[in-house]
Amino acid sequence: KRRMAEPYKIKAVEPLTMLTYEERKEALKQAGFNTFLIDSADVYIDLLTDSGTSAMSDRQWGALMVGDEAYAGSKSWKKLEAAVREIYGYKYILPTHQGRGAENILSQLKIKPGDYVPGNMYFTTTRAHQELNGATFVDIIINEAHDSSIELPFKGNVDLQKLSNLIQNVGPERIPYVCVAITVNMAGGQPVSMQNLREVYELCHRYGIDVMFDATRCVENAYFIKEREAGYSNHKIKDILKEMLSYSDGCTMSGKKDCLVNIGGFLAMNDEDLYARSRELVVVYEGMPSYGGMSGRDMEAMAQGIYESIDDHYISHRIEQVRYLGQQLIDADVPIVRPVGGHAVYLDAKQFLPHLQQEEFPAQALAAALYLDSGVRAMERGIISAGRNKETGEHNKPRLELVRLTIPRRVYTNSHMDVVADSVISLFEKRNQISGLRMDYEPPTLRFFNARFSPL
Ligand SMILES: CC1=C(O)/C(=C\N=C(/Cc2ccc(O)c(F)c2)C(=O)O)C(COP(=O)(O)O)=CN1
Repeated sequence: KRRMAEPYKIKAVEPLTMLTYEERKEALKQAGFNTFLIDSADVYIDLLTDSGTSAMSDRQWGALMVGDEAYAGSKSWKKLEAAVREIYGYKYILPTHQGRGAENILSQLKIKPGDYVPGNMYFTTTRAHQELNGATFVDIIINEAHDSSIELPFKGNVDLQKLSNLIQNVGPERIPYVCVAITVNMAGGQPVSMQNLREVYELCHRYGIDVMFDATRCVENAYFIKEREAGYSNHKIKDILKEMLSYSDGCTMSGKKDCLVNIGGFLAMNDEDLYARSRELVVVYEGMPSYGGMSGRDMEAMAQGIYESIDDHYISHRIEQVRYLGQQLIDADVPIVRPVGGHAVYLDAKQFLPHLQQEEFPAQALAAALYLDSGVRAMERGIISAGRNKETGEHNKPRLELVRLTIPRRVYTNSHMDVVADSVISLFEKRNQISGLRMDYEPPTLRFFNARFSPL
């Protein structure tokens, strides 16, 4: 099999800064050992997130010049609406500034206090909006998703028995919708199979319950179906995506991931009444239904990004690059979430640092150690991100204590992946020198963004 290169060449570059070890040590101290608080200028390879960090194409940059900044009825909105209709297949689209803008509106429209919203593993902003509107999130992902070492092709799948039990226990009228994330971020970027999507949709519709996708990384999910599910190997990504989304009544979308833009999102739906009500709410939170918190040029860039995101060469390279990094760590016996996810390689900090208790924040400590070692910035996705139980006030203690190495789209080359792998492997070899952290400042909500730590 011939080796493949990036399906693009570089037209503009952003010079990177390379701090010394001492400078990184000082930067980390100033940031309270929290990678969210490190200045971008002090980061060498930024793997904090794939959200809003992708590179735009020359076609997208060119589209900015024809952005229609009309307050109402923008031509750019018409283009974005047409792109979403064509590629995602939903009838009605409401623009929002980013994913949580859509989550806010959907949750306010669909949830009443005392409701239950089942989903395949939690996500921080998604659960926050559900709880803000009085719902209880119920995890209905398959058990294997909580075990980093189990290799399954579709670890993001919904456990239909858990869903069915919840429907029996609380009744369908207490379930405003089921939220299916495709792929599942907190499980390690794990996909959901087409068969599972179909079965969830059929089960829910037997009880009149809507299915709303979190479609943030749905193109990556389509690639895994093409690669791993019988009968799809010679389907085009565009067709697999359309079939996936046909098993939902709508979706929230953060355009900052698969749509290849730095800002943008939407709420899509097939129900006209929900759309009419969402148009009233969007003016309160996002702006007119014809721009939803985006400028005309942002909408042009997102429309073009949607078409580029389903290019088979693009998505194949994107997934293979993440796998290229993951495979180097697997070959060095570094514990990571298996199989390698769509947008990130997740280090299993519990297995990486077995000498640390979870209350010593292993994932936070490992992310800090990685930055100190090489200037690579990663994100804690463990006990700190999980926050505190709203009833007991105790730390939520997730089984997965992970450090996410998140790969932006079309930004880094495989040489950067090699540098990251070398740094992680070097840390692994001296892992028993990595000490735990204490939390010196704990914000009341979504604490991981601003918490501050110091070494134990
Ligand atoms: C599956 C899903 C997301 O991944 C997602 C965002 N993701 C981010 C940014 C982020 C969000 C919350 C954090 O605790 C976090 F530390 C990082 C990320 O890095 O992964 C949103 C929300 O979309 P918005 O960011 O466009 O509003 C909805 N659904």
